[in-house]
Amino acid sequence: MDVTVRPGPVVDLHPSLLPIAFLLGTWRGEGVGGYEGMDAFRYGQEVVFFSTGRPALSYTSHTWWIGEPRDGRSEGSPLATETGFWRVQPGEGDGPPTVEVMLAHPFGISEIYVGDVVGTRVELRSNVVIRTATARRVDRSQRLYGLVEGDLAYAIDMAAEGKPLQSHLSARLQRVSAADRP
Ligand code: HEM
Repeated sequence: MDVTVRPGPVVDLHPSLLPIAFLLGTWRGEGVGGYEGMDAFRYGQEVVFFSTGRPALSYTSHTWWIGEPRDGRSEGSPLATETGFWRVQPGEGDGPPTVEVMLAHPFGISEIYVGDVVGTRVELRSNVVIRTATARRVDRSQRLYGLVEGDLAYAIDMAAEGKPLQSHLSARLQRVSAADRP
């Protein structure tokens, strides 16, 4: 079969995304997780931020178990994935730009965050969660992302299963590719 490969779209970074251009690329590293009543665990993660030329960065995250086997999981067993879009709006007055993040999770939950970007730090404080009747009860989360010595570091707190807002995850990822498309 003959296949004609036509040129793809021109992919420039939309200028509105300049405040979060430091996120672009593929990042890989390790994190630690835990929660009230849960033993701490370690995980590996790959995160990709890429431009489609439209005014939102596309985002994907994959994680996997690392360390001693537990609860049927061993090194490399798949853990959570999430996917979404990050966009930027001008801040009010002299305020910092606003970041809006839409995320979908494969376990019956979608969420939207709104926050600020200050330099190379994104603080996602305001969040709404919607969930199906069968999803675990997650009420609220907040996230902080930032560059630390060239690495992408983040911390995620959540209020779930009736428990107060507390740390669930934190990680430090190294940039493995600067490409703005995977
Ligand atoms: C880096 C991504 C993530 C990893 C590696 C991860 C990993 C884990 C692990 C290993 C557990 C232990 C229980 C189980 O095996 O299911 C867990 C529990 C849980 N996770 Fe995550 N998770 C991630 C992201 C998230 C996100 C984004 C949410 C919410 C939107 C979430 C909500 C929960 C909830 C509600 C529990 C149960 C807590 C409880 O029973 O008290 N997780 N997670």
